Amino acid sequence: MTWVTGLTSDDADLLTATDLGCRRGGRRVFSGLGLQLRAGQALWLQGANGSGKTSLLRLLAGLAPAAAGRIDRHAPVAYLGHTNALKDELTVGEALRFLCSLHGPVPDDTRLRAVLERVGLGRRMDFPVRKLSQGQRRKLALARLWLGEARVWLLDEPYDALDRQACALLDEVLQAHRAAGGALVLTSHQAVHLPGLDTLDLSAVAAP
Ligand SMILES: Nc1ncnc2c1ncn2[C@@H]1O[C@H](COP(=O)(O)OP(=O)(O)OP(=O)(O)O)[C@@H](O)[C@H]1O
Repeated sequence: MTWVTGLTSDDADLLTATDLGCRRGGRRVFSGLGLQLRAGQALWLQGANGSGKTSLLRLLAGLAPAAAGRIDRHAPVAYLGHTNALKDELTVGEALRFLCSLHGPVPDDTRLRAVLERVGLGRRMDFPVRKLSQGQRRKLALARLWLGEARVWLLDEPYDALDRQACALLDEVLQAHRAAGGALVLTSHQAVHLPGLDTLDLSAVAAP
């Protein structure tokens, strides 16, 4: 079994996966994967296209069943997928409120606006989602994460479509999340510049 361990042993695990196996379309993607995610940890999933990074994130989020093994979640988990889960027919404010409502209480408008300001969408509360660029959609989806209370963030290509300034802001937010006792697992085809980053190469556990 391949184990990824994070910080020192006195930190409680936020999430563990034991002897995890994944199958897609009748084919084994990976097997025997073990993972411990602890407060403050950031884990970068690496591996070739098709090695199972998105599949693993979805298993950890509980969005798909594992073919083998078990996952123990000891803290609330939030997942950000490729598609951002945004409804085109809503306004920016409505979409953000809707996303927040799926995971807990909806913050008041002052707080929503403050986070939207931070991602450069402060004047777009009433703007239709369908008119946002790809990068703006990504920022809106990310805004939901830092308004929520999940301690474990599972992020599929979070830097995708973001400009340099937004990438730097995302780094700041991820660091603040870790410092506050959160943890994250992410995929990224571009370099990740977070300090103390752990890596897991899924090519090493992928089925031949
Ligand atoms: N809907 C599906 N039905 C059947 N097989 C699928 C499906 N989606 C993905 N797969 C297969 O599952 C395997 C893992 O895919 P996954 O998307 O998890 O890989 P990945 O490492 O995230 O890839 P990438 O780097 O290209 O994003 C691949 O072999 C892929 O062909």
